[in-house]
Amino acid sequence: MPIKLAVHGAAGRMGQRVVACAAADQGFQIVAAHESVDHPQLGQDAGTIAGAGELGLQLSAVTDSDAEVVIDFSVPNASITIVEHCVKQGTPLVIATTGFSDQQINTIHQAAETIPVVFAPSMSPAVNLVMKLTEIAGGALKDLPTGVDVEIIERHHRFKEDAPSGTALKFGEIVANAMDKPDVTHGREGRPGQRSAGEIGYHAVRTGDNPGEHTIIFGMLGETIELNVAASNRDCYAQGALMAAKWVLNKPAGLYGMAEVLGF
Ligand SMILES: NC(=O)C1=CN([C@@H]2O[C@H](COP(=O)(O)OP(=O)(O)OC[C@H]3O[C@@H](n4cnc5c(N)ncnc54)[C@H](OP(=O)(O)O)[C@@H]3O)[C@@H](O)[C@H]2O)C=CC1
Ligand SMILES: O=C(O)C1=N[C@H](C(=O)O)C[C@H](O)C1
Repeated sequence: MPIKLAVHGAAGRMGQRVVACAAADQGFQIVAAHESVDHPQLGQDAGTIAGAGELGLQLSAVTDSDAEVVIDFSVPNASITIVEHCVKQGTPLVIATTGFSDQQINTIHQAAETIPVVFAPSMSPAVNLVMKLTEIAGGALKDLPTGVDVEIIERHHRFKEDAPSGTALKFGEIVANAMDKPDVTHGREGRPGQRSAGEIGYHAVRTGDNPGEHTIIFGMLGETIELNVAASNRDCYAQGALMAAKWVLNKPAGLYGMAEVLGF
């Protein structure tokens, strides 16, 4: 039997790709496609909106459905609403939205005491593999006597609302833990003085329609390592989210990441 799936944020850039990829996957049946109560396309066919052909499923505000799992690509406040809905319904949830406040993250952690939740800033298998490589590189370079400077550059489309990206922040967390670098610098201007050893630099570039690129620079005296991972379209995230949805379905309550889904 196909898995009954609800997509939250279904008319957005990512929601449309999830709808299109799930519609093409016999392992899924999309039973709900949600947007905000005042979304201008409510009532229209979710498949048509996604350019995937008519599915006979109207875009709707969040309502009870027979979904077995929910995928969320929306905005933080709306994600919290769907988190609360899933807790009430006992429905497993994949949260791909980024840009949460600490308080909202606490709410997600609490929800995961009741339902299984996959929560990850990048659903891309390649990005999650590069996270592993970053951890290995950071651990290996940690004690280099001449020092290693880490800077993280992320590039995204002009429409992105949060910065740095959730993925860049996760890369930073990995480096901070692996290399004991507690300080953070966002860009530089004026005369900030020499770089300190304990800082991680973040640089958020916003141009055109870039679907997401991350570069982690390990700068040493005399040589440089750069780990780079770039999406050429959004389907790496959509397909990753569908993998997470299949994986989380029969898991016990708990908070999971993509590394667990992918077995990394
Ligand atoms: N983890 C991952 O792999 C990835 C994560 N992301 C993250 O996913 C999120 C969405 O990205 P993207 O699709 O590009 O953004 P979009 O703005 O295109 O999509 C977000 C959608 O959520 C909708 N929305 C807003 N309010 C509500 C609400 N109250 N209830 C339901 N839906 C609502 C928006 O509607 P409206 O247009 O009316 O505001 C919009 O359709 C971002 O946080 C992004 O960083 C993106 C790509 C990959
Ligand atoms: O908004 C996006 O587009 C993306 N957001 C995610 C993030 O903030 O890390 C993941 C991906 O890079 C695309």
